[in-house]
Amino acid sequence: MNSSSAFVFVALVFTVYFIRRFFGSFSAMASPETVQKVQGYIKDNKIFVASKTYCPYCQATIKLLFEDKKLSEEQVFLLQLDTMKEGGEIQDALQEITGQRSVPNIFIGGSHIGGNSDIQALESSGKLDPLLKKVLG
Ligand SMILES: N[C@@H](CCC(=O)N[C@@H](CS)C(=O)NCC(=O)O)C(=O)O
Repeated sequence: MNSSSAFVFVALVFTVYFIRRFFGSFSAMASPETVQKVQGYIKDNKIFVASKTYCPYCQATIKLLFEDKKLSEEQVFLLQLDTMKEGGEIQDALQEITGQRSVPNIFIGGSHIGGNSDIQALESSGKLDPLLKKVLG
């Protein structure tokens, strides 16, 4: 490889790197309106769960809250992001707000709990019931 083709190769690698960086971060950015809307979901609902219908971790969280804890749809605001046109943007907003992109993304009493493993850990340690009682009364 002579020096000019080496230069072209390096320039190409940098161009691809910057295009990927720019479009990668651009696609993961939610609009300020969506971020505000999601902050409203967190603040205005005692329990908010962002889920996807096909996700087994989400199903485990849903079972825990609705079947084991016998909570109702009035008590848990559940969004199935994969069934919503704006689901991707809501997921981007959740990532911006919490640093967590995966679902389920769970909030109780306006506080970020985390994912399914986090809520199951609260249950195993006996901390979930008092938290639900405090938030739901
Ligand atoms: N450790 C996480 C695992 C959650 C997880 O891996 N969720 C998958 C869906 S089943 C996910 O969010 N994948 C990325 C996506 O759907 O954008 C938890 O316990 O919640």
